[in-house]
Amino acid sequence: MRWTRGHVLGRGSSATVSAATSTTGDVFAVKSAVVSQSETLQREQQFLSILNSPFIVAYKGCDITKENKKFMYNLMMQYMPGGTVVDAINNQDCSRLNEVQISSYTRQVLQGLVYIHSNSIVHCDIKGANLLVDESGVKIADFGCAKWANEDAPIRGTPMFMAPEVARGEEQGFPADVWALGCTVIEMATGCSPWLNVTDPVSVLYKIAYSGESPDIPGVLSNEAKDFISKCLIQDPKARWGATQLLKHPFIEQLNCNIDQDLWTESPTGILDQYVWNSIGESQSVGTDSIQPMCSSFSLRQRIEQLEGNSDMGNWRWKMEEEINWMTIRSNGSGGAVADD
Ligand SMILES: Nc1ncnc2c1ncn2[C@@H]1O[C@H](COP(=O)(O)OP(=O)(O)OP(=O)(O)O)[C@@H](O)[C@H]1O
Repeated sequence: MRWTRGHVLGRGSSATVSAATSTTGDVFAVKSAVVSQSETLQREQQFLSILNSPFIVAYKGCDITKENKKFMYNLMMQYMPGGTVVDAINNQDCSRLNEVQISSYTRQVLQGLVYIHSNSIVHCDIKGANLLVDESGVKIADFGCAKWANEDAPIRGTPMFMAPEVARGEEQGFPADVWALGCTVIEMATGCSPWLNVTDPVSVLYKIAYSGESPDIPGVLSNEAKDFISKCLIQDPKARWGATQLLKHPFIEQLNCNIDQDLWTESPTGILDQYVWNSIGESQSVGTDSIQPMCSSFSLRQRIEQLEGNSDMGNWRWKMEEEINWMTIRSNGSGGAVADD
């Protein structure tokens, strides 16, 4: 397929996402990384290419192009014009979503989770920044951290949204996605991080792993919403509710009505992540030192010692903030790259 790269829609830690058009006029999104640094993107392709659900961003193909003397790996997918749920939150005057919107979005994410879990896949990085919006609602995106349920993979994801068993390096199964969904509901309801007053990933991981606490449930929410979040944030992963069970929760069943049209906002895409919200994947760098993936055989204490030993935390923060400034720059011009095949 011949296609032309358009303007940048967003940048993540592993790739840049651009709008693109095919010669037949189809518009889609293309997520690209230099081939030598495309391991995460190729992993995402493996998962996305086998999934087919209205609640998952649709896969459109992949190829390799030569652009500006570099070989680029490209993952083509459905274009989602509403940006991310974080964009949707920030586009509200009050910087949070109302309960009807939250209920509707949460139902769609749950339907997506039921589907991917039934295919033995754990997403591992559910958060507002990885949920994309279009006129039909939200779809789960960014499978760069995903794993097979029975795979002994290093632990990945975003510290702020990590379940206690994940933060302790014990396991990362379906319940971890449900915990992250509970955190995402808090994010939608408050426009804030699920963990307040924690300023760096190391403190967040300590707190989640060893405090026995769960994020505060926003007091302004209805009793149904509070109860829903509490079922997602049960400390014991075996006692935590599953996605199928949560679909029948009153917060999901009672609040959902014909509101889909109201949810559609013409929001620009953007990157609003703070460094503590960023995913930890195999290729992420912190300062000049690469973060080693968190393996289940690797204790949190060892990992934190390694982080503290290897990097100056002040320097780390400065580097990440510098990166955020760069990441928020968006181009509206055409990149003009043409893919040959
Ligand atoms: N299909 C799409 N349609 C429209 N915009 C998209 C699409 N996919 C991604 N984007 C935009 O590009 C941004 C980066 O995408 P994505 O989060 O998938 O990249 P990433 O490198 O995997 O990020 P992360 O840092 O979470 O690993 C998103 O936040 C969003 O704004």
